[in-house]
Amino acid sequence: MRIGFGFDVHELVDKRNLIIGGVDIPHEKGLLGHSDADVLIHAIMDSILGAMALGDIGYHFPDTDQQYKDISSLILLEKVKDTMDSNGFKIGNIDATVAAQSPKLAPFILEMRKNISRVLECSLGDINIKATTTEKLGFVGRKEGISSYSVCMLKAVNS
Ligand SMILES: Nc1ccn([C@@H]2O[C@H](COP(=O)(O)O)[C@@H](O)[C@H]2O)c(=O)n1
Ligand SMILES: C[C@@]1(CO)OP(=O)(O)OP(=O)(O)OC[C@H]1O
Repeated sequence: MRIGFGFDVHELVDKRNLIIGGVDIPHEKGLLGHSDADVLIHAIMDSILGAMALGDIGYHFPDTDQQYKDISSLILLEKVKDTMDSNGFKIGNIDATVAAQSPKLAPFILEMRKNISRVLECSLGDINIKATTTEKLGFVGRKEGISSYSVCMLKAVNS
């Protein structure tokens, strides 16, 4: 078994869609990034890469590369899944938290879990997503950005 941790932050700005966990969430602002800035999927990918000691998403998908401009982070997650497969690992479980003062994310959590378990080819019960405000404190509390944290366990395929 291998453990990994991931963390990511993106700024909330006008004129961008708010994509979290592959779900397009109705909101007056969205997250800024080179990709679709899906802060949850980014933290999850970093936790998976971390568990394999394979660096981070900035190394694998550089923000200087135009092929990643506005790309869906679910496509990047598919690439991380391919890397897991070729290194002989599968998901044990993932537990992630999104810190957002608004909007309310609870209505979208099941769809996020379905998106992630579909791409990672694991069961819904292997993926847990939580949401929290930061009680109006800090940059998240001021609604300047959204952050995400993820831990994952990977299992060797032939263990
Ligand atoms: N963006 C968010 C933040 C929180 N939730 C849900 O509300 C619960 C209470 O949040 P606190 O920050 O006051 O602990 C939390 O456990 C989530 O279920 C949410 O849906 N969206
Ligand atoms: C995902 C990548 C892909 O180009 O772009 P961003 O959406 O800017 O995300 P970030 O978490 O800042 O870093 C990784 C990037 O390389």
